[in-house]
Amino acid sequence: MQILTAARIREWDEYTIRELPIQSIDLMERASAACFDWLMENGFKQNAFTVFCGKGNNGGDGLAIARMLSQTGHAVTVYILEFGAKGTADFQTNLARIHQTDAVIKFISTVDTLHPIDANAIVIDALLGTGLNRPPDGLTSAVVQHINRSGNTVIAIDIPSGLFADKSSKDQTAIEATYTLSFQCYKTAFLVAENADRLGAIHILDIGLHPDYLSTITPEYQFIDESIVNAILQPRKKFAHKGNFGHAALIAGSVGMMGAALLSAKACLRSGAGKLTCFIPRIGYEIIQSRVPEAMCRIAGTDHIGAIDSFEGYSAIGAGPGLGREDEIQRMLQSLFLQSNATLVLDADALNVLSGNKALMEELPRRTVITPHVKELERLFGAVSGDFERMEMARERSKELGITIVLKGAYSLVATPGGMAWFNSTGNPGMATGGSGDVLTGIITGLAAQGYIPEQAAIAGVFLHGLAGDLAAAAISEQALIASDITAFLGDAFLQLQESSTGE
Ligand SMILES: NC(=O)C1=CN([C@@H]2O[C@H](COP(=O)(O)OP(=O)(O)OC[C@H]3O[C@@H](n4cnc5c(N)ncnc54)[C@H](O)[C@@H]3O)[C@@H](O)[C@H]2O)[C@@H](O)CC1
Ligand SMILES: Nc1ncnc2c1ncn2[C@@H]1O[C@H](COP(=O)(O)OP(=O)(O)O)[C@@H](O)[C@H]1O
Ligand SMILES: [K+]
Repeated sequence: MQILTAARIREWDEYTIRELPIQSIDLMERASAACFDWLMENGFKQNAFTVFCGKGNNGGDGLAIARMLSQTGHAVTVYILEFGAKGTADFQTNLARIHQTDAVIKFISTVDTLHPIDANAIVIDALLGTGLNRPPDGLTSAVVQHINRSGNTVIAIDIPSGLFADKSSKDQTAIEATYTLSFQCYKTAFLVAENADRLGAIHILDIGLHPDYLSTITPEYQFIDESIVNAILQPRKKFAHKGNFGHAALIAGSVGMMGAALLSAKACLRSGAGKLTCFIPRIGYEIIQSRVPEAMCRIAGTDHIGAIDSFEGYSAIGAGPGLGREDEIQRMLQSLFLQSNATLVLDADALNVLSGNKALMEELPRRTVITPHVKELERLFGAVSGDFERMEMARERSKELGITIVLKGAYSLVATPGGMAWFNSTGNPGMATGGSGDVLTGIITGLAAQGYIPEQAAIAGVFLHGLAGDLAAAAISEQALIASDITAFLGDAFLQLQESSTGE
């Protein structure tokens, strides 16, 4: 599934009209028919509808949908918001066409012409689409608020009116939809927490835009899906031995936080690493030796990690879970950056230590993956005004520092030094529970240890982590899910991936 900007979507639209070829009015008819079919197939067959239209092509879609509804016996009232302008050519064509149906058509030209919405009607929001070029104000804003206050089910066409497709719409008046029926692809606006209350359930409808267009562009954002992860993960060879799958190390745990080390260690092993050594303080020795017998242990420090004499011999080193922030840890990280050639995966306290010593950041090796959540990212790189700026910041810093940044959240974003940004498509709110991040550190470290380059390990890691979380939630509910369940379902996640690649 693609994630495109409003400008790219416009280009795709034009490409389709030129290359298919198809008239733009017929493309609008297809898009509207896809919405009409969705309504008929998803429980709205018996309803009356109130359709709000602007005078752009989004409004044109609204008029075409209203016509299809009226022609199939639905009671339809259409409100057209008067912007003063004539409306696009396709809007006008559809205005002429709807006059031949029984739909009631009314114009809204002042706030006084706003009438109460029939409580039983389903509201179709076709006021503004991806052509929004400024926040709604005046009458437009009043109509949006009027719809939001109605309490009716609202179905937004393409995008809730008032939302920008690819930049922040924070604090702006926008439709609060129950459903969003969007054309062909995701918009970045659908993937950020700040828009969560406006989008409702999102359904992407195929309107048959020309597939060849996609090979002519490099999209700014991509979704991580099964095919992308299957292209990364390699099968294990028949005569393989443990030396083929790398030696991972984890530097984790302190008094009261040995659980974080345990969670990372188990996830690392379950991700396929050949061997694992855990650097832990003495306090955690029995815990790790008895709970993860597959891992080797090296003691460094008493209550928390102290100096480590050698980082030699590891293909990937994960550091951070439950580490603490003592000065010795800062010195240990400094020597890790200077001495090790391994891929580094830094999380939690390793990031907090970095935030407290920005000079250390300059020494970050390029083969590093950092996995901050929203707060950790801001501590590292500074405060931002919202989700879009934060994503931009992750992309910029990734390019500048030459490292892979995993910005964790509902749709984790993997920003790579080459400028690409990947949204993860797996995961669920059940994973918002202590320790989930430690499991992710273990998975990415385990994959990197096997030789996957940092950005591949990060992309495959977030996907597997979310997929295992989804399988766990399906088995035991989101509520009951705890971090160790993600590791418990990693095996099923690998199996599901394998099945999807062999088409079984
Ligand atoms: N791209 C596609 O694949 C297709 C797109 N179609 C529809 O076309 C839409 C885009 O159409 P348009 O580009 O005409 O854009 P819109 O329908 O979003 O309307 C843009 C018009 O509204 C004005 N406007 C922008 N912001 C405003 C504001 N805050 N207050 C008042 N007026 C404002 C603009 O000046 C412009 O005249 C899509 O969202 C979709 O619904 C479909 O018809 C067919 C296929
Ligand atoms: N609502 C959600 N949907 C999908 N994934 C989520 C959600 N909430 C959290 N996660 C995932 O769970 C992990 C939480 O990591 P983190 O915040 O570091 O937790 P902790 O510090 O407790 O280990 C991240 O990988 C994140 O993407
Ligand atoms: K809309």
